[in-house]
Amino acid sequence: MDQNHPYKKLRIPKDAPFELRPSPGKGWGVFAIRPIQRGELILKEKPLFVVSRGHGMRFDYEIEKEMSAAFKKLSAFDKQQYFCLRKNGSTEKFKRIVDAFVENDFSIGSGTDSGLFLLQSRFNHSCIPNTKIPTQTDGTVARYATKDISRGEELTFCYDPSFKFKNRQDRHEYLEHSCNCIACDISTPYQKLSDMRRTFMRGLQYLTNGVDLDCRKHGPQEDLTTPLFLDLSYKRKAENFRVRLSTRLIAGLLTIAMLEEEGLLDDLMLQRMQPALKVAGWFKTKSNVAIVKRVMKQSTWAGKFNESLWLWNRDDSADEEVMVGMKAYQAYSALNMRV
Ligand SMILES: C[S@@+](CC[C@H](N)C(=O)[O-])C[C@H]1O[C@@H](n2cnc3c(N)ncnc32)[C@H](O)[C@@H]1O
Repeated sequence: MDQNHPYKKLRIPKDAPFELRPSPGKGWGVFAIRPIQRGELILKEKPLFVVSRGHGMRFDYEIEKEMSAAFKKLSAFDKQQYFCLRKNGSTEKFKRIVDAFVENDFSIGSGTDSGLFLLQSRFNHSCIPNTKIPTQTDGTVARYATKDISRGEELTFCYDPSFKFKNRQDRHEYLEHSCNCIACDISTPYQKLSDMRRTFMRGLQYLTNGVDLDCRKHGPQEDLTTPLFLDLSYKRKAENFRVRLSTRLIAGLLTIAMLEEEGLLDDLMLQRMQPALKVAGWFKTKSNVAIVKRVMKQSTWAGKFNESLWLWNRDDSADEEVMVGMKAYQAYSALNMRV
């Protein structure tokens, strides 16, 4: 019966390392048909058509009009492909063309355009995924393996990058469907540990950036309901950029070590964490520089973090310069965001 499902008619590249089939509890999903190596390109796809979202300034009816016009220009074959789309893999068709678009689009370019991707949108969500889509500038969406994947394993990705620093409850408030990955399955001790790690990492991000994930400072209410700091004096220091270099490096290394422990440290993640590592080159006090050298020589992230604890509570002669620089950078970024 699955052989007659409309998804079986979707055109898949000949050399693709995956197939589409039902994924219990999730509709249909994408599964590896051979071992896939970490870093391997899994699928590079062009959009069927693109609609401009114009910085979110456009009305829905304008987008709908543009979408219908783009759809009409498709070849008969592409229209047929589009009509294969089903509500979460069921046999139920979408009632309106625009609904299928909204459920299966990806933002592309600088984020102001949305493209309809027939295959990329078949991948289900996991909070501990095994694939990722780095930012593309050529209008396509390319997906890479972030882990070694075995034959038969489901290929997943995380629907929201901020999830890595959110606990289960916060993730599930956002998700419109369930998720049963090991970070969400409350029947395992792993889940509790995962929540602890992600909440801790969120606090470390606040300490480093002076703001929460949504770029806002927490008010007194959030300090009570979503406490990220036990000692609010640290929070105030973070918000005023009065955080020592030593604290910044320790926080960065601890975050990377915990991301690794959580199964989220891939090459792209490490690239994103580069600012935290850059800090290592900013120390000026001789004795600190010697410790940092030792830290960076350690072969594991946990080892680097352990060694960095020798820096705990130590001032550095570059502290003041860095604090002023960070404050100016934050003010500059905020100004640019407003423009
Ligand atoms: C873009 S589709 C993904 C492919 C979809 N499963 C299908 O059959 O076409 C997104 C939808 O898949 C389902 N889904 C994705 N990840 C899931 C998960 N981890 N658990 C349960 N449902 C999931 C949800 O219904 C979600 O709205």
